[in-house]
Amino acid sequence: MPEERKSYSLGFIGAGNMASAIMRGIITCGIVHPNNICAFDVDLDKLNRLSAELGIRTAKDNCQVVSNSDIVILAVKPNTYSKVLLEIKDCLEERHILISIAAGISVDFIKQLIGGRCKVVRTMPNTPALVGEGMTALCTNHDLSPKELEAVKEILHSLGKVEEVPENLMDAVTAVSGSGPAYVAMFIEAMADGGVLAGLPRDLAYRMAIQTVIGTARLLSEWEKHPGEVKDMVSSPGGTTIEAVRHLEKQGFRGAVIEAVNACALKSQALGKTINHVKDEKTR
Ligand SMILES: NC(=O)C1=CN([C@@H]2O[C@H](COP(=O)(O)OP(=O)(O)OC[C@H]3O[C@@H](n4cnc5c(N)ncnc54)[C@H](O)[C@@H]3O)[C@@H](O)[C@H]2O)C=CC1
Ligand SMILES: O=C(O)[C@@H]1CCC=N1
Repeated sequence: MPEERKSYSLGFIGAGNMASAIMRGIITCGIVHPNNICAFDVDLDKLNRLSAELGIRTAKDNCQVVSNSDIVILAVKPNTYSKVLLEIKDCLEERHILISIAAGISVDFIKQLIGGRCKVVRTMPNTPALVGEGMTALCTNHDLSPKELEAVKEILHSLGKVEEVPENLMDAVTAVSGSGPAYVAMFIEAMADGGVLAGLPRDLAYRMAIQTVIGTARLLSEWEKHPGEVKDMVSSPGGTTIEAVRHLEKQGFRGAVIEAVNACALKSQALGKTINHVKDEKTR
């Protein structure tokens, strides 16, 4: 772990799957000491288990998370955002930076609910943050001073790679990298099932499928190869691979993935609209 640790304190509202992935990533990388991480979750058993495991501090409620922190990560489900934002609104001060990780929720929506009391950054992380291989998108946001932006980026970089994108791309980002680990895991599971069908023991099939995905991803990333080029490199004329490729094409593999990613982006868009609509109804 690096010797020098940052002095800012980090708060988590919600200690579920994504929050714990981010906490573990940050703690493993050593960028923030567990003593400087504070969290609250309505599921107290979950909160206390995580605190015991990671050594993070717990708060008695969401407002205490805010008062104990410089940077607050709002890690509840999108449909809980309004409730939590209204709850913490009066505890927020100008010094705070609120990081949203929710699918579909816009910066404007958050700012309206908290009456612009602090700075807001919209991000879309993903679960490989757990092992420092995350992909986080960060909305370009002119609210933050260069120093504040640097602090936020430093935290996100500790989870893996970071890309700055305009906010109108966040639904598409959610569909590719935010939700993507689920599709990749399904692909690995299916590939291993195929291996089992062909006679491999289950655990060996998983190890081989996983390493094949890791290796291919590294090859694409480090050699900056086009995916089609790698497919062509593997496909010997009249060989085994092209036979499999033929079947994948016949079963609509690429079309299915394209449609799935597009459906996910539309869902993220719709989620934002529904939540905005609910909020509009409430404030009428
Ligand atoms: N799971 C993932 O891979 C990713 C999730 N996200 C986003 O992260 C957010 C959280 O998603 P997950 O971690 O998957 O959900 P989750 O259900 O695992 O975690 C949400 C947590 O919020 C807690 N909670 C509910 N109401 C609360 C309240 N009023 N105050 C404090 N805590 C409360 C729940 O008890 C739960 O532990 C969502 O907005 C989602 O869009 C973003 C990227 C990837
Ligand atoms: O499924 C979801 O809604 C969240 C957003 C991105 C990944 N998981």
